[in-house]
Amino acid sequence: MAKGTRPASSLPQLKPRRKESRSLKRKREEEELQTLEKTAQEFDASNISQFSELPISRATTTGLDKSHFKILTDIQRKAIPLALKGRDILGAAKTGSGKTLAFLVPVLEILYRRKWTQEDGLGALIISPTRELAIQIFEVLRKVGQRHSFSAGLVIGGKNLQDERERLGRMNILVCTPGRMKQHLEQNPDLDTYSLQVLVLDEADRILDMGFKDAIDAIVQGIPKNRQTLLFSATQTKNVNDLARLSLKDPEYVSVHESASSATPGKLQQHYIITPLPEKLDILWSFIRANVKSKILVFLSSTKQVRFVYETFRQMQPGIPLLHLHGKQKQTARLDITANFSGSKNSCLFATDVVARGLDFPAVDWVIQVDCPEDVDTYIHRVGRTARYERDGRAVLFLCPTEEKGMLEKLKVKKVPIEKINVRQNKKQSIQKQLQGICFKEPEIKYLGQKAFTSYARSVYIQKDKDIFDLEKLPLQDFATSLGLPGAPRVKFMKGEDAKQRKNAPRALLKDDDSSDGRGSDGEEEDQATKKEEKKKKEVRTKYDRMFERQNQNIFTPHFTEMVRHGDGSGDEGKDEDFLAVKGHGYGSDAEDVDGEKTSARYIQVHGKEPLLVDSKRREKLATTKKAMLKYKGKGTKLIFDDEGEAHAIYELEDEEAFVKAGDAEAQRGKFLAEETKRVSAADEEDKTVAKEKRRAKKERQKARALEDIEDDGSDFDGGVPLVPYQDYGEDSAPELVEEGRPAKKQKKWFEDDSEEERKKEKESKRKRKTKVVQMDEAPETLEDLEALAAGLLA
Ligand SMILES: Nc1ncnc2c1ncn2[C@@H]1O[C@H](COP(=O)(O)OP(=O)(O)OP(=O)(O)O)[C@@H](O)[C@H]1O
Repeated sequence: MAKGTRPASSLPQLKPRRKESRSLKRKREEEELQTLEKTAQEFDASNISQFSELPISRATTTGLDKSHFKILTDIQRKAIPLALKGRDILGAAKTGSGKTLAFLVPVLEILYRRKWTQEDGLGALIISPTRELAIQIFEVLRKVGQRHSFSAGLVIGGKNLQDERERLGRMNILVCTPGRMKQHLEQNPDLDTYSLQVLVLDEADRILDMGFKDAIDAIVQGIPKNRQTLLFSATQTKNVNDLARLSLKDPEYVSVHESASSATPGKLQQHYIITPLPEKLDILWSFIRANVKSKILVFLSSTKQVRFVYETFRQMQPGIPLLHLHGKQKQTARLDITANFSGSKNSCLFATDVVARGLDFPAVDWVIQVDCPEDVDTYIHRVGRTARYERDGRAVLFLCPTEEKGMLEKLKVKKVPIEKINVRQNKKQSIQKQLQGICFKEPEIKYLGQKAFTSYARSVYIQKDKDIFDLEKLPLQDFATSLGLPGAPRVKFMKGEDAKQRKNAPRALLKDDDSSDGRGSDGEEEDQATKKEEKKKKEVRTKYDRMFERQNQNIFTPHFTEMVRHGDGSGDEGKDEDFLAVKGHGYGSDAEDVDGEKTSARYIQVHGKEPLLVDSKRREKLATTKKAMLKYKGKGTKLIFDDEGEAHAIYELEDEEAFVKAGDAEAQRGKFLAEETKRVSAADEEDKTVAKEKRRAKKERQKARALEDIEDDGSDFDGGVPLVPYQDYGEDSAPELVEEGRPAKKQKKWFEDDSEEERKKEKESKRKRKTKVVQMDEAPETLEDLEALAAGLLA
């Protein structure tokens, strides 16, 4: 016996031992999960203060620990245990109080306890109103979920739909924006939502308002009713209709700050100043100049205003880095700016409400609201970008004299403590002359100023709360002058506009640029790439198109001119029964080309089609091949056969008398269309159900096969357990597959053929696929990095 070779007699003893250890391990894990479930159900959260005291998996505890989360915040202490018991939750807590973890921890745990694997498909859907917030949630998920092996993806638009589509089928957790998710649900057959376990709405009140209604209704329609639903916001909705739309089951209202004296963070100092509209920019400029060592976030009501203030202030060099962010920027730019502002110590970011909710910029000193927010909820979210998680922060609201009374009353009702301060007049600088100079020198800036003016006027006009927003009382002429404009531009107002609907409207739907100026379209942007492509395609014209479109058709022979005029040029339509007729003689062969030279070109005439120019035998041959002919054959006519075997067209002309009797033609047309639409959507529904069933069956087969494969594997590695069980891997090492301690392999054959080798390789790669844990050494910096992660597993 060769050295090191195991005696054959020992093999039969090994096998049962391996089996035993595998099944024992599985049993132990099963027991652990059951204990976890039981403890969660019976858990009393009243005296806990740390994450480690929660009945959660070691994978989650380690993820939290590695992300330096140890002590629970109030909302986390109250909401997580309830969510772990399987309850639907309406979570309300002040801005910056840690709501993100309050839903992410339950999401990970619910899937963990249900042994969720890639084969199980989509298990959790987290919806956010903006892309930036979705990215932020995804990053937190990536950190705290680093020891789990779920796959997670971002669905936020700004990328080709097809690219996203291919990845979605493989995801267990999706963080998405509503519009894009709706698009995928409608168009992506690979996206299965039938087994979804948890639905999360962050900034729930915003997502449930009218602007996102269609998208949310479509999403909710496509997911199972018996899922768990978690809704979170600093300004939570208790609107019964909204909750009914989501079919919540006996939801638990978890409001940790409801009895608090203020709706805003305790360490936030809030002030307002009264300023005439034309002085706003002077005050803003003076404020920034006086605080160049601070981190300032400035809210304006529209994209155009943000751009105008950013472009002009930049030229005037206030001595602090300036940034600007709005929903019309490219996604990569938005990501860069967000990262830039987050990382800076002192800078000033001009932004629309696209950053008002949820974004966790570290250490913002000041939030300045130059334009009055549309409602108190928006105010609360805007100021909530500072004074986050036990930090200090200050906020200043600029109010025009006409806005003061209405806004202050509303703030008081919602328990927002705010104090009036005055501007030191000796510190105030007027920048009107400088702005005039810039507008005079640079027509683009003047144009932007006009747009900023228009969009501000519109944004006031479309507000519903007329106690606060009254355009008539605003000194618009002076406002225009204060922007450096020679006069107030004329503004067209559209009646019946809903501010919120416009705000959320996908960019593609806001047709003209002007009309999208108001507080608009910062929510989401639809991917316009496809549209552009379609337009481009339409624009592609061949040289024949150009030839036929020439103005001066007389440069062709009279025969040709005649042909163009009569459509097919043959003049003997009907007589000529041939499908293809070569018109070599009479015209073409001696046709004059543009330069007046004789050519040997001829036109071949396909019956009923435009003539083709044929200038060589080869081309003629090509033009008459079977394949080429196919394109002239048309699509054929669909016939249906009756019981007698008679063929009928699908739609046949009705008997005229019966038609007249049936009444008004337009009404009949409407009725017919309605019936057909109903029939087609019923058929569509049926097709979708069948396809879904097929996919579900396929997935189940795949899952069963995967389990069988692992049973057959003959190794101790328990890939059959869907989640990589947590082991103590040391400080920074990722939980790579545990190869060590693996029992001896099957006895080697005397020889191994190629197929044996290949089989092994395949098994190995299968095993790796099943237990893949992607590790990223560095934090993702770009959207591409994030998406690369999304394609893999949480790491
Ligand atoms: N338990 C915790 N320990 C330490 N820091 C925490 C804890 N929970 C959350 N944080 C930190 O507090 C900050 C705010 O958290 P988060 O963004 O979840 O707040 P939020 O309640 O969702 O705010 P908003 O209402 O503005 O969306 C983040 O920087 C987060 O890292």
